[in-house]
Amino acid sequence: MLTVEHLNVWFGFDPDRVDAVKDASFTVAQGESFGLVGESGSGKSTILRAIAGLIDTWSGTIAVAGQPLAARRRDRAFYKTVQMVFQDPYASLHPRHSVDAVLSETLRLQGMGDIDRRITSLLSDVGLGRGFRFRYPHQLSGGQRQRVAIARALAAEPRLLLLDEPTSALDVSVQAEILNLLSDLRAEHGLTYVMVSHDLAVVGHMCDRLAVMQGGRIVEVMDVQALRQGNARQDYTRQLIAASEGYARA
Ligand SMILES: Nc1ncnc2c1ncn2[C@@H]1O[C@H](COP(=O)(O)OP(=O)(O)OP(=O)(O)O)[C@@H](O)[C@H]1O
Repeated sequence: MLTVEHLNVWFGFDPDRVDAVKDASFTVAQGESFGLVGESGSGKSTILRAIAGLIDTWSGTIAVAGQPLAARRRDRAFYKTVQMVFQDPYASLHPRHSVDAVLSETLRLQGMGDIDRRITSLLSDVGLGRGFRFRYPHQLSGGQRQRVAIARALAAEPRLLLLDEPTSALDVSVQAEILNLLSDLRAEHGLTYVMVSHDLAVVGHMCDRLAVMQGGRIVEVMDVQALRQGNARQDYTRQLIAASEGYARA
């Protein structure tokens, strides 16, 4: 579903150039959930943003469903296949657009008909009743806003969802609800996920395989079984696992 080969992503020009991603390669199979983990600044979000067409300065190959992507911005057909959910639902929803406006605009942009029925079904998919349709972001909790952001991503009926820390801006009490919703949606809609998280427990729960990043490089690709058993090949991954266990115990 997704192939990334020798991906380099940079920002700025010499002498201030930042090489945020260096020679990253991984593949994600149809229906798989793939995690990107690593400490802050390791390049996780930059990989997602490059795939989503939000960054132009990259080299290497990114192919979605067998189609290599050009460096420039993506077309509408691309966003029918690939959608992104951002970390912060407060920032990603326009404060003066109702849920209805957000969803109907997205559906129209995608050339979808039957908008009324689709909005009802999208709201039900993300566990929001019809009563939420005409609410504005300030009338929603953080978790409800993220549900709206997920509904907006699903409106295009994508096959690949790019999830950038989708629960880290939320209260701990609602994080699990949103993660469970995402797991259910993947199963129901046969979606493929690439999910960035700094939280190994979240990736352990949500993903089949993961790539560990350090300083812009992928240092290890492993399956989640190996993560759970602490079976890492690289020292850096072992340190990351030990640090997250220390954190979980604290
Ligand atoms: N728009 C930008 N301009 C310049 N540098 C950037 C930009 N975006 C990211 N960077 C740099 O690229 C590197 C990777 O950042 P990135 O956000 O991908 O890391 P991350 O692993 O997702 O970290 P975090 O978990 O903190 O978001 C960092 O050094 C960051 O400062």
